[in-house]
Amino acid sequence: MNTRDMNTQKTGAGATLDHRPGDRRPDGLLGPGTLLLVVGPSGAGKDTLIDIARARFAGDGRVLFARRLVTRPAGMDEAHGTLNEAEFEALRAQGRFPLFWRAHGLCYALGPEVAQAIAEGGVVVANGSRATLPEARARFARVRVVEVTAPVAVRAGRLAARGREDAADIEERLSRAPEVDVAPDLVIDNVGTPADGGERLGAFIAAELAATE
Ligand SMILES: Nc1ncnc2c1ncn2[C@@H]1O[C@H](COP(=O)(O)OP(=O)(O)OP(=O)(O)O)[C@@H](O)[C@H]1O
Ligand SMILES: O=P(O)(O)OC[C@H]1O[C@H](OP(=O)(O)O)[C@H](O)[C@@H]1O
Repeated sequence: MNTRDMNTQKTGAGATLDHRPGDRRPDGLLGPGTLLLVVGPSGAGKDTLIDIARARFAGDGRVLFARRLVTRPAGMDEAHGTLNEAEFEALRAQGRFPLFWRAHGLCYALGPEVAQAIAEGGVVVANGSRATLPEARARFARVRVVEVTAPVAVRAGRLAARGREDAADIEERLSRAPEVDVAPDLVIDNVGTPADGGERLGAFIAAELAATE
């Protein structure tokens, strides 16, 4: 299976059971492909920019836009696989997740298809957690970090308009600030149009493809 096929693959909890994480290199790291993590505070616009970049690389089998597994019902504004906490814990204990984290009272994971795409030399783009960057580098051979930012007042307005969380949850999201422990490879101050930010992310992905071919 190439990474384009995996782009459309269903990655709900049941579907992951047939797959094993990709082969590890002698150094124990998942490679040789790139894990490109898009991180930054809630409301900065990570998913928005990822969606724009996804459209640019539609049909490009070298790029997989990871569909996260989250213990949150799938909403209208973000496609992810949904599973409950017991399912999450069972899969985690079986070692099915190449990367997982907890935040906002939720559990998040990347599924085995991510490890497979990396093993095939692909570039995997994923919305990740700032807090999980050290773990990502401990597991993956090549990690690139794109940090998306926006002023807190802008983020507050966006989260309120998005309407996915209530006021208390939004407050928690606005105040959450885990450290980004390395200098990001790219910072996108997402205060222009979504198209502008999406173009910058897309250009970074294209450069990563060129660098790894
Ligand atoms: N450049 C922009 N200009 C105006 N609105 C934007 C821009 N980028 C994103 N938005 C809007 O801001 C809201 C939050 O964006 P998005 O969901 O992409 O953020 P996020 O960083 O993924 O947040 P979270 O971590 O909470 O999922 C969305 O409703 C989106 O439409
Ligand atoms: O604050 P940190 O640890 O960087 O990020 C925590 C997690 O929360 C957000 O996801 P979502 O808004 O719940 O989809 C981020 O995308 C990340 O996965």
